[in-house]
Amino acid sequence: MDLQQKLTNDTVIAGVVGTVGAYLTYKLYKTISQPSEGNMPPIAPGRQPFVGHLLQMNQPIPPQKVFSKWAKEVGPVYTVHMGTKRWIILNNTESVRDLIVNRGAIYSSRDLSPLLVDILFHGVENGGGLPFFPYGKEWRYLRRLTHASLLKRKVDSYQHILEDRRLDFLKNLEEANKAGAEEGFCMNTQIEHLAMTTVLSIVYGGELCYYDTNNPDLHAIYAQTSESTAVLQPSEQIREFLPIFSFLIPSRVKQYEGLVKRTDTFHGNLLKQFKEKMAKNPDNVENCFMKDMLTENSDITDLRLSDLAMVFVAAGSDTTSGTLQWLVAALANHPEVQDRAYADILENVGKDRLPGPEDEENLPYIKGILFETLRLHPPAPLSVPHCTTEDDVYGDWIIPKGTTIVMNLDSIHRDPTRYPQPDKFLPERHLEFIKNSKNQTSQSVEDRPHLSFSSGRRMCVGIHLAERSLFTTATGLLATYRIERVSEELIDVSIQRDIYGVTSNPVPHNVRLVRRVPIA
Ligand code: HEM
Repeated sequence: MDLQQKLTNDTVIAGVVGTVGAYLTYKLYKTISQPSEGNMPPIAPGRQPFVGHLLQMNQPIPPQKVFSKWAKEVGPVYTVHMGTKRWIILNNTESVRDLIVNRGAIYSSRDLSPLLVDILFHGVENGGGLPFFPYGKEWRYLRRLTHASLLKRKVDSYQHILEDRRLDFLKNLEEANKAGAEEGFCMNTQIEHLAMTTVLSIVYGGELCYYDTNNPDLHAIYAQTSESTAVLQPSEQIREFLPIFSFLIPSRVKQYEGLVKRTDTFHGNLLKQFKEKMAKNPDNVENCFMKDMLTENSDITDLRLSDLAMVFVAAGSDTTSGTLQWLVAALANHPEVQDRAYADILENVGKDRLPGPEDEENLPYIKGILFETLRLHPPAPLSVPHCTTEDDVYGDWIIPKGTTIVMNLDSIHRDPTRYPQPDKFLPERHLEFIKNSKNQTSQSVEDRPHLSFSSGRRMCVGIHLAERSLFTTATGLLATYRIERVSEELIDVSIQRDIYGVTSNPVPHNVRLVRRVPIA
């Protein structure tokens, strides 16, 4: 072959490769960067070729704050491109009502990482990963089981566990407060211990789940919980967002297989011990979730039972502990709120006992304090993303099947038309709702005090347990102590500890406790 011909061949090859490359790049750009489904809601600012808005999410503020900023620029409902995936962000109550509630049949599925669904929770067919499973018959089955065990009257039968845990909590605080003396102490250790031991005791009963604050098993289960919920963070889903680059991104399968082994061992052991107790004499076993499950559902597998235990721990511990940490910060910043709550306790309960569920009706201001904490600091600020199962038309927009739908509670909870002075901590703003709900009037999305437990078909199934447990702890705390800041400066509640975390907690801060009455 002479030089001339070689050059011609090379040019042809280069031309073909170049054309194919350019065509593929163009196709890729079209797939990733252009809305090909027609008129979707407006696109959030700053979209870039290939990656969409992924780089925009990498800011030194939490994703919910980025979403709230965009809502001010493009309106309450808009589209975000997470690599190849389309997310629609709902920033107001109306769109949540219209889509998540009124069209729940097509807006209630999930599209989450296989690491969660297939590895950690053993797959839809056999596992028990209720919060992460798509809408369908397995989800319905698991939802029905857990719902039945978490009804208000069932929560009543778990009250002894909540009070026992509260007492332990207050005693732990007493000790830490004495040790902290002048500089105060950070209550997080005691709060996390309370939240984790409460949820474990609700699942297996208090007897099997006694752990002191330094117990290594307890610390292992904290770590397992954080590791499993971390998969929900957008930053952990890069492989799903950019599947064509997945060969460049290390797979986490091995890491998750290790996690599964550890969690299966932890819950497998507890379940085995629990079953042995039940086999000996069920009448001697205290009321708890597992007792309920084994008594009412003889056909449920051990795998599903231990997965559900893990779900309770994952869904119920960080959320409750985050709420209590924000509550402490808010109370320390608002001594006047504590004084009003304490005056209500003195008037309605007295000094000789701690408040119980029978006092709830007479302590509406304390309920308002909890509502306000959950409004300003939703423990899961972006809830858990939903996914559509059919194409839909919403106003002038098309919402295709398979779109991820995210509720941005930060925007929804700070809408000044619904919450005047939205950034202020004002428990009294909820008193009207509390009075009306007692009289069984409206419970629609618009009338609810906050959407921290979400809404619609996937609404938190643990809401009664969570509300009761928060009320039990908050009343115990307010009746026993006045919480003081260690300096004149207010605790900064405008930032959260882990910017990209799925759940939100304040930055750790010290407080001091001043005893009001005996613990119990
Ligand atoms: C302050 C405490 C809590 C908050 C703020 C909270 C919030 C939430 C949210 C936002 C969701 C997602 C709803 C959706 O997808 O639309 C959820 C789901 C869920 N929560 Fe909670 N939760 C709390 C406590 C609990 C507790 C104590 C339990 C049980 C022990 C629990 C069990 C669940 C379960 C099983 C789901 C999945 C429901 C489903 O997908 O059908 N949660 N929760």
